[in-house]
Formats: sequence, structure tokens, C-alpha cells
Amino acid sequence: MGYTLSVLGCGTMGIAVLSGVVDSLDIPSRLSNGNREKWESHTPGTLTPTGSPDDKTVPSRFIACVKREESAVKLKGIFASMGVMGQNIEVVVSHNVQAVQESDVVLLCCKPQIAHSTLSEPRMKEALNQKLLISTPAGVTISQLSSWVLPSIKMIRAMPNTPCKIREGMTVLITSSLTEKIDSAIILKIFSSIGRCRILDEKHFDACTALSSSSPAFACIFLEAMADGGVMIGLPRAEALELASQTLQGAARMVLQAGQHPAQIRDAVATPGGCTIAGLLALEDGKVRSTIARCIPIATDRASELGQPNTKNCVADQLNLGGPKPLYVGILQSLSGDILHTWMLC
Ligand SMILES: NC(=O)C1=CN([C@@H]2O[C@H](COP(=O)(O)OP(=O)(O)OC[C@H]3O[C@@H](n4cnc5c(N)ncnc54)[C@H](OP(=O)(O)O)[C@@H]3O)[C@@H](O)[C@H]2O)C=CC1
Ligand SMILES: O=C(O)[C@@H]1CCC=N1
Repeated sequence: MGYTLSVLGCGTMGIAVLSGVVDSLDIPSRLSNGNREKWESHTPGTLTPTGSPDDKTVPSRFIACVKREESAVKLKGIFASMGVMGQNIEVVVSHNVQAVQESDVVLLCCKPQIAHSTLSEPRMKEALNQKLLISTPAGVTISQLSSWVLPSIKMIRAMPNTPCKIREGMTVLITSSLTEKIDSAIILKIFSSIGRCRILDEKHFDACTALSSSSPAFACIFLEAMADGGVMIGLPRAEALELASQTLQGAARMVLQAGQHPAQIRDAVATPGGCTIAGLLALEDGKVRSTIARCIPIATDRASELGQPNTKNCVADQLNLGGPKPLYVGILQSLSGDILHTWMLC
């Protein structure tokens, strides 16, 4: 048997990490029951753990913790479709402490605003004793985390992104506090099985949060805009999206895999007097380069505020609403313009 990994707050990010890790493993129940094929990563260096079944650096049991019953139902559906529900994965509602007691490694994936209260649940400190805690909430620092737990806890910060779900993630790690080799091996196996990972100082963490964790959203704005352009000149929507997505992926891989500089790729495509240079000049007229670049420091500033006391959190958090985001939008749209404006600023 390997170790038990629990996820405290198994929402978007928890599901992405858990699904990616599960897909990286050869779990017999999934392989034998004819469920969908597992995702194979295309990222060079991504690891498919091949440890023996009793390898202590590879997880073999998972516990996903959520707050609401409806989220548990959704999670069970996701893991059932992967062929692992019940056998290797349990989904629990409001049983954080028990899940941590039964785990060796704990992935904290709740919102930054509730990281403190989640780690301060009665008996949680004791449950975490000697365990390895991986904290993902944006803006919550190692020094804050250290003040909330016992000194005996082994702890790191990780900043993954949603493509971890298909094993194409980018994760930045601070592992300086780890002293035991086995803990470093566990961490590196988790995150290098679901994409690339890089170890950096904590001073860079908010920038990394913006550049790799938020950026799937930023990249999709560019992607959608390219597809819109194709639709504007008559391409069917689905094909326009396919062309734009595969092209962006190909261009990124030429940088990562072929080691080409982006300017080299651009210049090679831009034939003198051709259509590419005409398009490039139109892009530069729209100040696209500085607009894109400037979103990163803005997101970095906001990341640094998250999880800090006395900073603006969104209206939904202030009202402590527990529903899904579309519900907030509905409620907020029915409120006055001023409140909606406040919410959009946060
Ligand atoms: N989303 C992203 O791309 C990234 C997110 N992060 C970080 O990951 C964290 C999670 O973000 P995200 O996944 O988007 O958020 P979600 O809202 O999707 O997930 C949060 C999860 O926490 C659960 N939860 C809430 N309260 C409790 C509780 N008391 N006990 C156990 N579980 C609880 C929720 O359960 P329920 O659904 O039942 O309410 C939900 O499953 C954040 O701190 C964020 O900064 C980091 C990098 C990227
Ligand atoms: O937007 C957020 O706050 C989270 C953290 C990074 C990506 N999503």
C-alpha cells in the first residue's frame, strides 16, 4: 500500500490535482472496468509513477472533503466516470478532521478566506501532527500557515493550475521547509505526475499565482478572441475554436519543446509583405502587448491580498453565502448598480 492523500476543499483545483494524479497511476479498478481511457500527458518530463504497490512515495488511497452534499454528489460522478469511486477514492462531507486523521499527506484546497478556520477546526491541529501539509490557497503565506498549526507539521506551499487535470499543469513549489528526503520525493512525484513543476522562493509566489495559476483564464480570452475573428469571416464556431486552440498549443510547444524564442517563431511566420505582418501591425495598434503584460502585475497585487486579514473579499464571502457562483450572479444582478459595481471591483 502507498500513502493516503486527502484534499481539504475538493472544488475546481482539488478536482484538477486529484484527477491528474489518479490518471497518472495504474489503478487496477480503472484499467479493468472499461471506463474512459486515462489522460496521457504530452509534457516532456511528466512522470508516470511506476513504484511498486507498496511504494511509500506514491498515493494509493484518496479522500476528497467538501462542505455541501450536492458537491459530494458531483464529485462521486466525476470519480465514478474515472472508475475509481469507492475503491480508491472516498468523498466526505464535513468530516475534515477524520479525513486528516486517516491521511499521510493533506492537500489544502479551500478558499484563502477560510484557510485559517479550516485549519483551526477543533482537533485539527492534533490530526495534522507529523503529517505533510500542501497548501494551495493564493496569498496565504508560510508564516501565516506556521502560526495556525503545530511546529511538528511538515508543510509546503504549492501553486498549481487547472490544466493539472489533464496532466498538463504548471506548479510552483516552495519546499525549503522539508528536511526529509521521502517528503520531497512525495511532493515531486505528485506535481511532476501532473505536468511541470518548479521550485521557487516564496517572494515570487504571487507573481506565479498570476502568471501560471490565473493565466489559463487569460489565455482563453486570447483564444476566444482568435476564434471570434475566424467566425467573423465565416468559419464555423467549432472549427474556429479548434484551429485557434491547436495553434496556440503548437506555438507554446515550439517554445517549450523546440526551445525557440517567441520572436523567432513570429519572424519566421511573417513573410515580407504577407498577411501575417498585416495582422501583427493591427494587433500592435490595439496595444495588445502592454494590455496583456499589465494584467499580470494587477493579478499579482490581488493575489497578495487574498487570505490576508482586513482585505476586500467579494460580496458573496462577506455575506457568507454558500451557493454556487451563478446564484451569486443572479442575486447580485437583482441588487442595485452600486453593489454590483462594488462586487466587480473586488
Ligand atoms: N481555481 C484555480 O485555478 C486555482 C485555485 N487555487 C487555490 O485553490 C483554492 C481553491 O480554489 P477553487 O478550487 O477555485 O475553489 P472552489 O470554490 O472550486 O473549491 C473550494 C472547495 O472548498 C470546499 N469547502 C468549503 N468550505 C469547506 C470546509 N469547511 N471544509 C471542507 N471543504 C470546504 C468547497 O466545498 P463545497 O463545494 O461543498 O462548498 C469546495 O469544494 C483557493 O485557495 C485558490 O486560491 C490555486 C491555483 C489555481
Ligand atoms: O483567482 C483566484 O483567486 C485563484 C487563484 C489563482 C487562480 N485562481
